[in-house]
Amino acid sequence: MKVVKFGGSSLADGPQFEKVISIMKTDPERQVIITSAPGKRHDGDIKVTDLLIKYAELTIKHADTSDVFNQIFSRYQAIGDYFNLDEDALAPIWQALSELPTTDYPDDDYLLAAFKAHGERLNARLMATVMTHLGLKARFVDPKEAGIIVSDEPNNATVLPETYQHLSHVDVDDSILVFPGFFGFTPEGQIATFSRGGSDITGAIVARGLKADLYENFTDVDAIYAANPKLVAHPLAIHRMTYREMRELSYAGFSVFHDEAIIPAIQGEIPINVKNTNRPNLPGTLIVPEKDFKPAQTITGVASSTRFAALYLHRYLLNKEVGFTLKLLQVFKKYNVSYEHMPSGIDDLTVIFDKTQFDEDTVHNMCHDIQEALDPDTLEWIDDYAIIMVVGEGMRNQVGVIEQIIQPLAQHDIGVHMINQGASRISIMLGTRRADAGEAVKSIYNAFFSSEPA
Ligand SMILES: Nc1ncnc2c1ncn2[C@@H]1O[C@H](COP(=O)(O)OP(=O)(O)O)[C@@H](O)[C@H]1O
Ligand SMILES: N[C@@H](CC(=O)OP(=O)(O)O)C(=O)O
Repeated sequence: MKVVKFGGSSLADGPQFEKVISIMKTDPERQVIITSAPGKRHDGDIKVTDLLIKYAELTIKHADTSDVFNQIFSRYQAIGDYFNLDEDALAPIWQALSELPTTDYPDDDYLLAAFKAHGERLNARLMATVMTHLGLKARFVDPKEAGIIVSDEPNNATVLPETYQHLSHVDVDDSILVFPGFFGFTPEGQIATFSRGGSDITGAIVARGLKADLYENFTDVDAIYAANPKLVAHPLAIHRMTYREMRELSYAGFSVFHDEAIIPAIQGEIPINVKNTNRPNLPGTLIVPEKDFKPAQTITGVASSTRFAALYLHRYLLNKEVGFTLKLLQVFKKYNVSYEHMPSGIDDLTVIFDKTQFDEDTVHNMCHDIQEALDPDTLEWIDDYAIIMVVGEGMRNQVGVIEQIIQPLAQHDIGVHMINQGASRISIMLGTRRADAGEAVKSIYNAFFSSEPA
């Protein structure tokens, strides 16, 4: 049995719905579909999730929501019209959208989560309705009914383990089961969403819970490429890669697949096949356990992300001071921030953060507390920070890889602030200025792929 997730670009309008239904029909093993909310139909379009965020914000401000309400409803209506659904079929969508502002929520964060989740919830309902209208046996499955239970972090939830027990009781009969992606319910019964792009996570959870043989993830590119196609023209497609390669690359910028979605797939040992909705006969990229993989080349991919910031601390004899890092971590705890990496030297330490968790005041106050608690000679907050991640199972047993990475950067006059190699030795992380990130990816990509076969 296959669990099949379609991204927002694959469900953006009626013609895309038609392609998706045809993909589901061509393989009887495709028994479960996970839907995203309608995405962008063209450059400059707005995703329904972003419209719902606006709807939530206007509701919180008690401002007029009629324009945005109509924009959202018209996205679903256009899909219904494409399949000649009658008005009654769209009425539940209109009603659910209308009821969002008058429902009770514990606070505004939960309000936002519930609004956002309806992008996928209503799209899954619509998909089940369209499939039934076309004569297929299909059934909408709400995460509440299926028992997808998540932590009580309304807009950044993680799945709780009891979910898998609940999913094992879902009856996979001869109907196509249509699950909405992106959200679950807290133990208290509130809607909470995963982080943005999180429908991939639902797909992986459902694939693990239902013990699928394959998790197919359909998007708008032919494969996962060795570099982001927006940075490198015509990059090579990756035919096969490991879970941990994918996790590192998606963490560092390959937005095509959510990094947290790898974890349920690893736990259930379910291979993932990323494919193109617009060219479904192409093989796409297969993501597999390490035991099923033999590296054919040194690196598999190179990614970059600009969502980071760094804190640089310098003080002589840091290496001799007991408790320095402990004091630092206590300040982080006080401000409820997590850190990503902490490379250090004898007299200095850099801490790299995901900066999406900060506002300006937190940065200011936290740095002030660190200065007081640790009295460093230098304390510098580096907002202009990007991470470049070079990843490949093939790097493990090779010497000279670092030189091959650094040389093209030096040739392009790109300064490297930090180098960090994970213990698994399948990735090397570099810190650069944000403006250099794109050029760094291009030059590393060219150094490895212009001479190596795909
Ligand atoms: N290395 C990569 N390979 C393929 N696509 C990538 C890569 N890095 C970033 N992307 C981007 O990811 C996009 C697909 O992800 P996303 O927009 O989340 O799709 P969906 O709407 O299907 O969820 C592609 O259109 C591409 O621009
Ligand atoms: N619709 C949600 C979740 C998601 O996964 O979307 P997409 O499949 O379009 O990346 C978002 O925009 O974040």
